Amino acid sequence: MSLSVDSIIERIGGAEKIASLTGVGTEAVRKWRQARAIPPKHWPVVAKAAGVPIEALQPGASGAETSSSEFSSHDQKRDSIMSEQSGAVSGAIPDGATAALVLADGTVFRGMGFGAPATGEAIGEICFSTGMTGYQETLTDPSFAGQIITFTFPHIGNVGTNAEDDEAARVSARGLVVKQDLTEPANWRSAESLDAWLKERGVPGICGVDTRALTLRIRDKGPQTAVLAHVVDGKLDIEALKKAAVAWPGLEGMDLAKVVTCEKPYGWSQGVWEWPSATKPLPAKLRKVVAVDYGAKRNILRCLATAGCDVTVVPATTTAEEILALKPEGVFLSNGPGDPAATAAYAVPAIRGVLDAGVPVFGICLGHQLLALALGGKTYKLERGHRGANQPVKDLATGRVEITSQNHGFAVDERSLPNEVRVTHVSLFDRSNEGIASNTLPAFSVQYHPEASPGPSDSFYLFERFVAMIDARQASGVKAG
Ligand SMILES: NC(=O)CC[C@H](N)C(=O)O
Repeated sequence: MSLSVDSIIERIGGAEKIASLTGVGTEAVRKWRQARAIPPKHWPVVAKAAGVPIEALQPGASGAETSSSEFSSHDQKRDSIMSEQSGAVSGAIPDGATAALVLADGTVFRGMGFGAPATGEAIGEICFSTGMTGYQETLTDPSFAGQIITFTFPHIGNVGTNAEDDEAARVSARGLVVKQDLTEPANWRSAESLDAWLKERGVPGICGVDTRALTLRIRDKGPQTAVLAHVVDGKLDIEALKKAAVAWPGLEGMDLAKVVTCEKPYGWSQGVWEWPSATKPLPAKLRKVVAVDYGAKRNILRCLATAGCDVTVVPATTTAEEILALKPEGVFLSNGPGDPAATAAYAVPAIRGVLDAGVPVFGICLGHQLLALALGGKTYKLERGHRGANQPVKDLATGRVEITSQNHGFAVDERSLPNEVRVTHVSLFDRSNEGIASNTLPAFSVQYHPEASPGPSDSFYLFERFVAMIDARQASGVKAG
């Protein structure tokens, strides 16, 4: 029977006591707690001081001890894993490695697995997010379907997880890659650790990866496929994983909106959060808005409600006739995963029908790309996707710069836009398109995420602009729908 690290530390009289006894700092003791293991070289001293047999320090005998790790010393093992991961892998499993990230270009990163086990089914485009907060919102953003996320921020896990921060009912990302072991939660809102949360949702993760090297590779060589595999003994068929990565067709041409959309229409009437725990009361006047769900984030629906919309969410494949039958005063096109050109097959005829009826339209991210396609433009795959919460965007009408939250791998080709469509926003990172508006129809959209979650809320004004557009049309005497 092994004892938990916490109970051993308690027996000895606390972190400072055990630190001075073993000649380490209290930071090292914090890491032992996090790794749920004490390095073997300290076992004789610790066992004696705690008055327990040395076997009791061996992790793995009790369920609680093994839940996140099979290692005796994460720090020592990580060193050996990190030095092994430069590229070609000999086939030998580095000491302590239980997971691997295998890229289609043949690069193999070994590391330690966390979250759910996976033997190769976690396959998708490997991308990186530079966001420093909001890993839970990111993981539950349906736009990440078909992708494995590398978080460049190191302390993933630090605020735990809670039921309120989900952006959708499921996790759509196929896996996550981090540098350090998951950080233990230290936040009053945390209900569960990220590790347990991932296990419950069947999502695998890998830590101990040199995320800087991985990010540079994606940044400089462009998007590619990866497989994340995680098994307890680390015995993985790397060659088979490489083959699977090469065989995966990639996101181009993939319609994933139909995979993540809702099954049937539903109403939404919750506003944005208001400190400390309630949601903001909705305004008295509400406009009837139909939101087409290509993979909608909940905070978009909250922002629409707070701006004054009575929202009915409908599935991605809803036709123009079905949308117009609901007599909307405005139609919203949501964010979502996959290639806009593929989803356009059914989305563009529906959007066209709504535009032809003169109903005001507002789109975000995939919704922006689909509006551009419906207005006659084209989309393309970016060499470097934009994912993070600090992306500068310039509003060309005002010259104002907004710091925005973004997550997209495709973009609207400005050169393809017809004369009656103007560019409204541009990325200050790479000058790619971030917003358009029609000169002849009440329709506009942005590539970035004005709803934040995670990220800044500089761009909330866009929801108000949509509501003002609806009101202007109603004031001009047009009947709804
Ligand atoms: N967040 C989104 O809506 C993403 C849109 C699209 N799937 C892209 O990657 O560009």
